[in-house]
Amino acid sequence: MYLVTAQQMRELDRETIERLGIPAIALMENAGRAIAEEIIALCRRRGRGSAAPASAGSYEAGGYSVVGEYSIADGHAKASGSGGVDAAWKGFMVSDDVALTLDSAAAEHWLILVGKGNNGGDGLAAARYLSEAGVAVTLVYAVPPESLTGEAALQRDAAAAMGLSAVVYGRDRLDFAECSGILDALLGTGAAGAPRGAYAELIAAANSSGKAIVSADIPSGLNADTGETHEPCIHASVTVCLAFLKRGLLQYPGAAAAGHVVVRSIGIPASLAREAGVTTYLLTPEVLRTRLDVDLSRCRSPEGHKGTYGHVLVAAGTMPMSGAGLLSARAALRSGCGLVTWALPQKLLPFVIGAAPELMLAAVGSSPDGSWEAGTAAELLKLSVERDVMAVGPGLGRFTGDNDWLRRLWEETACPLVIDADALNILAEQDYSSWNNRRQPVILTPHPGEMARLAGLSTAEVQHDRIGLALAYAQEHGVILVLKGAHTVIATPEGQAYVNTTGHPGMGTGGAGDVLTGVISGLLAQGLKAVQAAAFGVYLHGLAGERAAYRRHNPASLIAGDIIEEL
Ligand SMILES: NC(=O)C1=CN([C@@H]2O[C@H](COP(=O)(O)OP(=O)(O)OC[C@H]3O[C@@H](n4cnc5c(N)ncnc54)[C@H](O)[C@@H]3O)[C@@H](O)[C@H]2O)[C@@H](O)CC1
Ligand SMILES: Nc1ncnc2c1ncn2[C@@H]1O[C@H](COP(=O)(O)OP(=O)(O)O)[C@@H](O)[C@H]1O
Ligand SMILES: [K+]
Repeated sequence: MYLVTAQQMRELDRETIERLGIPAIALMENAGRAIAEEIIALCRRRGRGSAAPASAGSYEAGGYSVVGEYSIADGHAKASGSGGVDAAWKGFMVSDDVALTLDSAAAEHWLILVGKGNNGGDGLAAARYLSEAGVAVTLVYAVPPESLTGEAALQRDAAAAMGLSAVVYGRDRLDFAECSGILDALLGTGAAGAPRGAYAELIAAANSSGKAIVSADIPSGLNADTGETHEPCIHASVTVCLAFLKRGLLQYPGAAAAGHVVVRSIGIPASLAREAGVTTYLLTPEVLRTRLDVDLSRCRSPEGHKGTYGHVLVAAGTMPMSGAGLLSARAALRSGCGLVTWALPQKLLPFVIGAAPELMLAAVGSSPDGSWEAGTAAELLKLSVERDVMAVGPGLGRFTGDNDWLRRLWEETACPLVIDADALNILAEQDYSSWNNRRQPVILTPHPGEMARLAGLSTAEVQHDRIGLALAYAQEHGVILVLKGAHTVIATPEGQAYVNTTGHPGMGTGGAGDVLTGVISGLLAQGLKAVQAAAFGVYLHGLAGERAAYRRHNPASLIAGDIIEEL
């Protein structure tokens, strides 16, 4: 599933209209119909006592879900419920437009908040379809209807010709208490800055009404690219995103304001996005399979042996943080690699022997307090010769000469390198773009705090547009960047980005990142390319976290070791 910016969306709109010759009004009709169908589906679910969309292509994690285009089987089953057998028996059947049929329509009254642009036009089209389904609608114009132009003006006239009731905000009486739901069609991808005037007042009133809100395309008040929510911003139950998923709907806090996101096709072919060079994706099993060529079955050769599946070297752990190294090393084993060697300061060795009997241990250095030393670089380089990947950083601590230590590993290892935790903090102090080029890839796995140090920004600045930052950083520094946290972003030096939605807030627990380092390293050792290992690793790590939380009956009880057990 593609992820686009507002600018890319405008270009794809233009291509469809100008090159393919599909009129803008046709796209708006499709948008209006899709929104009306989703409102009707929401009304049906409410009738059944459930609020969340359930459908075939849905990707859900931690209360957040993105749903792809889905069939109207839901409605068909209902429509043919009483007469279906008879009809089949007779060999003849006529059915209604079930997606726009609602038995309980008489109980519904929706306010349609209409802005001045095409988003408002979508809302007006939706209002007509809802009215056709028997749902009472009242149009609430944020601006005088005479000021609408283009396709939105055509929709205004069609709605008026149909006799839909309409009020103008600030001129006519408006009571949110009388409605059963609100369609937010105030602002879409053409919005600039925080909502102003009547828009801001309508958004605030809609939010405080306590009614279910469905947003057209994006919640009004959301920055469609960054996920920043302006003050005020609609808090929707459902967002019917049109054509392609907007980046801002995946990035927090926007992702929370959007509620359940349903992406509906409106006649803009997906092939246009490919041709236009859109290279940002929601990380789904389909994207892993088709874009990243990952074998999701993790199938092993019948003739395979431990040598087939690669050997990870983990350089991690100090006295106070020995567990970080242990978690990474165990996670690498569980990811399916053949062998794992944990390199650790000599002094630690007696304390961890037997902690995970499957591991090989390589004691390095001779510091009396179990800290790392600059001289261990030579030992690690020697160990790395016989290994397929080196992971460095979890629980490492800082030590004299660590800058040169890391530089040697960077410049002299001949295998892929995964850099995490303290090793990222070391890297953040260097201008590593001047270091010798490596032939094998580097994967950096910062959490937002580490990313802030790497990029010389505040954590808030990192979180402001995670996708944009990850893309820029990965391209500028020639690394695979895994920017962790809710909806982890994986960005490549070639300018691709994948946004993951597996996992949940319960994974915000000490050591969960160390586990991810191990998983990615283990997959690399098995021969996956760096981008495959990073994306698949993040995806599997999140899924394991979900399974572990389910087993514990509460995400809050999750600890990092539980994630390893569910891999
Ligand atoms: N062919 C197309 O262009 C299509 C567009 N679609 C819809 O059109 C939307 C984009 O439409 P537009 O580009 O017309 O833009 P919008 O409808 O998002 O809004 C633009 C208008 O809102 C006002 N505005 C902007 N920022 C504001 C602010 N901060 N406070 C108050 N008022 C503000 C301005 O008057 C501006 O004209 C999409 O989100 C989607 O819903 C769909 O109809 C599909 C086809
Ligand atoms: N709200 C969340 N939703 C999904 N995943 C999360 C969330 N919070 C944290 N995680 C995941 O948990 C892991 C935490 O890693 P990190 O902060 O490096 O922990 P540590 O340094 O203790 O190992 C990351 O993979 C991160 O993406
Ligand atoms: K909207």
